[in-house]
Amino acid sequence: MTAVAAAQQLQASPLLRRQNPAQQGQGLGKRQQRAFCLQVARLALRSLYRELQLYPKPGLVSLVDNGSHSDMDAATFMRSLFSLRHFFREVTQAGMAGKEFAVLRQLGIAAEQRMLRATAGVNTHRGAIFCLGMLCAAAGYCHGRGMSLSPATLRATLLIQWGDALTRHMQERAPDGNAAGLSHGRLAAQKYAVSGASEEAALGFPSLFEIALPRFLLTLSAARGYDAAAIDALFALMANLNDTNLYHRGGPAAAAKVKALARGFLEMGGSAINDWREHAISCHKVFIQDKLSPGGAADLLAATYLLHGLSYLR
Ligand SMILES: CC(C)(COP(=O)(O)OP(=O)(O)OC[C@H]1O[C@@H](n2cnc3c(N)ncnc32)[C@H](O[C@H]2O[C@H](COP(=O)(O)OP(=O)(O)OP(=O)(O)O)[C@@H](O)[C@H]2O)[C@@H]1O)[C@@H](O)C(=O)NCCC(=O)NCCS
Ligand SMILES: Nc1ncnc2[nH]cnc12
Repeated sequence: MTAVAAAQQLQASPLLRRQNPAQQGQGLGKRQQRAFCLQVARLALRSLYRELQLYPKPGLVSLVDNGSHSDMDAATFMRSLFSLRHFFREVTQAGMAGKEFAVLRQLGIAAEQRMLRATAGVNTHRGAIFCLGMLCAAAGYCHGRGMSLSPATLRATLLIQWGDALTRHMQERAPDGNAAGLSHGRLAAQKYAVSGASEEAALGFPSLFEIALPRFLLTLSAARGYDAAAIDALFALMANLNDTNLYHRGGPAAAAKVKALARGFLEMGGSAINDWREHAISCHKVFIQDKLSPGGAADLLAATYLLHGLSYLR
């Protein structure tokens, strides 16, 4: 069975419908719709903030330090975050209205431009705009049709509603067929034949749904708290993701080093061991020395917070 067929079967299942029949169908009033979209937007911003404040994150910017970055700090991220507040509401609304991918894409491009204006040209949240934006759209779609906001339903919705368009988006190349006009991510993905952000999206974010979220929930279920859960999820992402930032900055050797360090941390027990913070700080120092920054994993960590938060929204 293809991923899309499996997703369709899942979406049709009565188990994924809300229990309260009054909430089903497209009968939400305008005010209720707007309130829901605002709630989702707040959750998305809170998820980005939680990612920023988490420490120690190898090579990444936090409220404590700038990690491997000389071009951005926590204030840059706060400005970027603030510039996105309308975008997350608008993209949730567009999802609720069942808009096609081209509309979401326009909103995403406009949000990228606002972000770049707010940060004086620094790319803080490009991957996050894409990933969290698609999740917000899926949440809007599901809520508007009385469906649950569980991870399974959201993923099924992403694949059914926008899966084909996301695949075409991934396959897009510069018009003249060469590398001109390609982003850092696409150049790295092509040069080293690895998957990047758009392929991750076309497959329904497997690293998010199959790696990060399960790891996050596992640590939460062991009662080690949100920060420990987020650190384990981040290292699980770093151990598995083909983060094109790492390929762009340091080639395959850098990407392999990050995966090996992250696997080492997890194999030691991750946040289950008493001195996990010291180990994570040692990784942070290695990353800073090598100027490595797993920005793609950071985005997917923010998406993990969002996905977890959405499952509690009513
Ligand atoms: C599909 C897009 C995301 C564009 O992606 P593309 O593949 O073309 O590449 P990039 O423009 O390079 O952006 C990809 C960003 O995604 C993150 N990322 C990297 N690898 C992965 C992965 N395997 N899976 C998921 N996500 C991944 C990453 O973002 C983070 O890192 C950024 C900071 O990196 P840094 O190295 O500091 O900065 P650079 O300026 O790139 O280089 P330096 O010179 O400084 O080294 C930070 O932004 C994080 O967010 C990649 O950067 C998408 O942008 C797109 O198509 N947008 C159009 C709008 C749209 O369609 N939206 C849909 C509806 S919402
Ligand atoms: N905290 C962070 N530091 C550096 N790059 C990032 N991309 C997304 N979040 C980031």
